[in-house]
Amino acid sequence: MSKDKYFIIDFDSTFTKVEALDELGEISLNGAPDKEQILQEVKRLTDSAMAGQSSFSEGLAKRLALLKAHQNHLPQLISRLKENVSQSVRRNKEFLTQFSDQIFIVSSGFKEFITPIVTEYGIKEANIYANTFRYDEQGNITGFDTENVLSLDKGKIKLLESLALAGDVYVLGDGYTDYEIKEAGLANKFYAFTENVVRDNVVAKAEHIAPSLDEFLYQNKLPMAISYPKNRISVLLLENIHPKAVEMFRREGYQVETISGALSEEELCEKIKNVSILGIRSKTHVTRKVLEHANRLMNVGAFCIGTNQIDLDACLEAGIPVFNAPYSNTRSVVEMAIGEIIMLSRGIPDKSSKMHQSEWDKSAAGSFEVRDKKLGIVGYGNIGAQLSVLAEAMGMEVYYYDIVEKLQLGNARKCETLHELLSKVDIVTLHVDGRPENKNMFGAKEFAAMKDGALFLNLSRGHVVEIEALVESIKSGKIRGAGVDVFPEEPATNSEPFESELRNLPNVILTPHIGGSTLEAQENIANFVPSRIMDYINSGNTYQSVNFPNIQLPELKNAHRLIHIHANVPGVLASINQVLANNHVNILGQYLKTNERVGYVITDIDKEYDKQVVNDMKQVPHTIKFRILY
Ligand SMILES: NC(=O)C1=CN([C@@H]2O[C@H](COP(=O)(O)OP(=O)(O)OC[C@H]3O[C@@H](n4cnc5c(N)ncnc54)[C@H](O)[C@@H]3O)[C@@H](O)[C@H]2O)C=CC1
Ligand SMILES: O=C(O)CCC(=O)C(=O)O
Repeated sequence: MSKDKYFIIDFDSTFTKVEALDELGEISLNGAPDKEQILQEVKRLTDSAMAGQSSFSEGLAKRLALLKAHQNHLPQLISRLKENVSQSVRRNKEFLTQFSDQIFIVSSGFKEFITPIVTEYGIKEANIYANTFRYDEQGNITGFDTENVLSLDKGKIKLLESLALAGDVYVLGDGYTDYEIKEAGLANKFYAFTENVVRDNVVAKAEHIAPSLDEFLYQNKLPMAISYPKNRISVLLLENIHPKAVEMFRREGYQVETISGALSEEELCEKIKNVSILGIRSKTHVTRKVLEHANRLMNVGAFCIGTNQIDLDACLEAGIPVFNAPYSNTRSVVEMAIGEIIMLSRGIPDKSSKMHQSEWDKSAAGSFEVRDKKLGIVGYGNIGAQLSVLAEAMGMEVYYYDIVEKLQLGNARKCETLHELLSKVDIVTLHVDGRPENKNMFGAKEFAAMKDGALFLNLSRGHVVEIEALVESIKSGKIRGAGVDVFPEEPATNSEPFESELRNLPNVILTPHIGGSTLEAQENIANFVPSRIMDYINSGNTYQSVNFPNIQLPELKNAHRLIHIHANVPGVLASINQVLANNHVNILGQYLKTNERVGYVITDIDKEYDKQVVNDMKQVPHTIKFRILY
C-alpha cells in the first residue's frame, strides 16, 4: 500500500452509531421535565446542520446551551459511545490500526469524547481533528473554542486546506459537511456512509455509497475483516415471515426485501437472480429450474418444519445449504390437534354453526369425552411424539405407527402396520412428513380400514390424503368428523379464494394451514432460521442443515477460513491441500465431512496468503463453490 492515500473519517453517526451530543443530552437532562422536548430540538438542530441546511456554528452554540451539560457527564458519555461504535468499524480495527498514519478523524464533535473512543481502534491522537469544550469554574460546559476552524461554517473544508494532504483523499461520512470536502475539490472521492443514518440530500450528491466500512474497503481493495461486505448480501423473504427475521438480517447489515405471499416458479425464477438468501414457508417451491436462475444464492431458509417444497438435492448439488426450524412450531401444531380432537368428539363445528343460524340444539347425542378413547398417531416424529405425551395426559390411549423405529413414550403402543393402527383406534391423526413417497398414502383403502364413526385429522401435508376418498368417507358417515389444515392446492396469498370438495361437510373443521401459525412459533422460527444462516455465512457452520454435511466449528482468531464445497469424488481433498502446499500456505486446521454426493471442507490457514490461492482453489476439479469467510 503506497503512503499517498488518506482517509478522512467522520465521527458522529459514522465512527459511532449515534450523535454524541444527543447522547450527552440523554445524560445531562436526565430527570428534567422538558427533557424530551429539548432533545427533540437538539436533534432537529443536529439534523439541520448535518444536512447543510443551517449555520453550523450557530447551531452548535444553541445545542450546547440546551444541553446544560457538565464535565462530570463526560465519563458516562464515553462509556455510552464505546457501546455504540458502528458494527463495521468494530470489525475492521485491523485496517484502522494498520493504516493509522493515513487515517484522520475530522469531526465537528469534541475531542474530549472522540479521543478515548477512536484511539482504542488504533487511530493516532495527532490525527484527530475536532472541537474542544469550554467550561465555567463549576465545570459546566458553556461553549467551545471559537478559534478552532471546526467550530465554524465550512470548518471541515478549512481544516482540509490547512492539512494540505499530498495524495489521494477519501472522505467517509454521513453528513453534508463531509460531502462539502469533495465539493470543494479537497478530496478525490466522497462516500456517503449509510450504516447508521441515511441523509437523503447527502446520498443524492454522493457518487459513492458505503452502507458499511466493509463496502468502502471492498470498493477500494483495502484489507477487510470479512471477505465480502454484508450489505451486498441480499435477502428475499416470502410468505409473511415474522418481522423479527427482517430485523435480525438487517441488524447483520444485509439488504432485506419482503413479499407477503408465495411466488410461482416463474415469478421466483425472475426474482431469484441476485438474491443471496431466500426465506420461504410451506408454499413457495424451490425447484431445480429456480436454482438455475440463481446467480448468487448462498442459502435457503425454510421458516417452517417441512422442506418437501424445496428440491434439497438440487440445492446440495449447487452448494446451497438449506436450514429449517425443526422444533419451533411443534407445540403449536400439537395444541391445535388436541383442540380439534376435543371439538370433533363433541360435534362442536355443527353446533357452533347452528348457533350462528339462531338454532339451539342442546343434546348429548354423538358427543363424547376423549378420556379412554384410542388415538392413532401416524408419523411418530417430533409432533407425533409430543402429541402422544399430551394426549396421554388427558387420559387417551395412544397407538402409533412410523416407518422407522421410534422411542416409545409413556404408555404409547407401537403398531407394526398402518392397517393394524387403523383397525384399533377411534381417532386417526396424520403427522408424517411431506416426502414424495407419501403422496396419496391415505386413500379409500385406509379410510375403509378405519373403525366406523372414527375421527380423522390431517395437519401434515395436503398431498398425503386423497381428498375424494375423504369426502366420500365423510358423506357416507364412515368418518364422523374431520379436521383438515393442509390441502393439495392452497391459495398462494390471503387474497385468493379457497376451493375444496371438503367445504360444507358435517362436523368438519377446515383451517388455512395454520397449525404452526401462532405468534410464539413464528417469532421462534424467525430467531432460529436467521441464526443458522448467519452462522453458516460467518463461520461456515452447517449444523442442523437439512441437506448438507453437518460441521460446527468455533471461529478462529488470526486465521483465514476457507470453505470448499465439491462433488464427492476421490482425490479432491488431496488436490485442495496440493494447492495450499504449492502456495506455501500453512494449514492450522482442516475439517471434512461428506455425504453421498457432496464434500464440504473447512480449512483454517495462517494469516498470509496470496490471491493466487483463491484462483487455484476455484480451479480444483469438481469444485462446486469456494469462498474465503474471513
Ligand atoms: N400444519 C402445519 O402448519 C404444520 C405442518 N407440519 C407438517 O408436519 C410434519 C411432521 O413434522 P415433525 O413431526 O416435526 O417431523 P418429523 O420429521 O420429526 O416426523 C415425521 C415422522 O413421520 C414419519 N413418517 C414419514 N412417512 C411416514 C409414513 N408413510 N408412515 C408413517 N410414518 C411416516 C417419519 O419417519 C418421522 O418419524 C412436517 O414434515 C410438516 O409437513 C409441521 C409444522 C406445521
Ligand atoms: O406456517 C407455515 O407456513 C408452514 C407450517 C408448516 O407446514 C411447517 O412448518 O412445515
